[in-house]
Amino acid sequence: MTPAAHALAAIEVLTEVEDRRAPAPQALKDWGAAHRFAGSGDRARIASLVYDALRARASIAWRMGSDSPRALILGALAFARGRTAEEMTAAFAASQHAPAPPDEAESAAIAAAALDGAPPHVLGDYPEWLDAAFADAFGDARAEEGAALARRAPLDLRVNVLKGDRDKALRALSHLKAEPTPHAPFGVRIPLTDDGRGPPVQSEPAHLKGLVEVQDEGSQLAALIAAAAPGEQVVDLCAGAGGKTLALGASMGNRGQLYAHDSDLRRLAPLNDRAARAGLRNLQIRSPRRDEPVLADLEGRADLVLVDAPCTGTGTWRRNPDAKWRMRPGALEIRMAEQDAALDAAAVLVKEGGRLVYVTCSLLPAENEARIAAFRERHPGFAPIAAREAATTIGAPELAAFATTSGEAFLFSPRRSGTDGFFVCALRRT
Ligand SMILES: C[S@@+](CC[C@H](N)C(=O)[O-])C[C@H]1O[C@@H](n2cnc3c(N)ncnc32)[C@H](O)[C@@H]1O
Repeated sequence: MTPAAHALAAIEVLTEVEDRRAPAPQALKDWGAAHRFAGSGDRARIASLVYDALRARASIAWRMGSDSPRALILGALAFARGRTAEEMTAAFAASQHAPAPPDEAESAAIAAAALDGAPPHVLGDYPEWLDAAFADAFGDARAEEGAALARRAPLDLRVNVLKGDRDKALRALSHLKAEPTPHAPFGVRIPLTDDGRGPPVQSEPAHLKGLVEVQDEGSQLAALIAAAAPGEQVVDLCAGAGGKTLALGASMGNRGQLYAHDSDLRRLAPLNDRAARAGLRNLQIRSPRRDEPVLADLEGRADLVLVDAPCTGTGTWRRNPDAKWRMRPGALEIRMAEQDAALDAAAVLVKEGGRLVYVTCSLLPAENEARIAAFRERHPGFAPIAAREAATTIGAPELAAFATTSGEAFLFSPRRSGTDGFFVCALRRT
């Protein structure tokens, strides 16, 4: 398929997303099933263009004066990829399957690229109804934070120190131009192609042998701040597929006991295989069983409980731009109640002097500081560990630069740290 045919296909997919409210991954899958001639490379290019359009949906629509799927895709080609209207006209004319070339008004909009007078939610490409929450979190910097969240995410890997060090991983992945990440000590970053695609790292021998795992640098930092130590009793309460479980296990060096739990059995399913590949030998998976308190024997015994809470995922919009336009206020209320419940379930497991570490991949204060404040009212025996102290404990005092204004938690974000957005608050049970 030609680049022009990719643009035409991207308009078709986006029409499904915009007009029929289909989730983008489903619309892309359906398009692929209906167009069997398209290879995996073509499908990846079409997906990349659809996601570029969704990431910057509001600012593209403002500049183009339209939010039609066609305007959004032409705008993504222009503003995310730097194509001029003339280049598009030439490329579209040379292809049998192509959108109509930009007309006079579209060409003028592309050339002007004007964002004059646009409000913060347009400049920052986030839903207007979240403006107050963004203002609360970032004040005058909210448009810049939003704009950073609207850029493409890098491809980050975590080196599994149970299998080797970062130098070994960098050598194993040198053909992919792997570089160390700026903040996490075991992070490796792989550059993307110009159209935003990453190489299939999961097929690399280094991945198959468990030397590296795909994990955003912000998620690596969250697990690092939890400071799981060899010999400890550690519970990963909301383990999901185990991204952070594996990182906690690596810091424990296979000494002590690590328990992984999740209220949703299906989410835990990949963890066994991932742990085996990672060489993790001190992991017990405590699957949920209807009406059975599967963690009861751990009450008051854990040195550390990690609550990687369910959240709106606003911090991961770079990877999931569809989600930001789908999010509704009701979803936030539901997540907040789940966060409170998970925190309460965690509190009973922590032993005296032990730690509870609360993590979300959200940037909204309602899911972060406000949940911690409400938790402390319900559980006055827990007090935050200052970010400066937490950073020093893990031998990374420079991470204190990402402390929240109160100094009682960390906030990472694409603009602040070049990572996905993560809130991390460590508390000690006194
Ligand atoms: C952000 S995801 C976890 C991601 C995972 N820790 C990782 O790093 O890959 C949140 C998880 O919390 C689980 N969850 C929600 N409420 C829970 C609760 N009260 N107890 C345990 N798990 C819960 C959800 O099923 C979901 O898998």
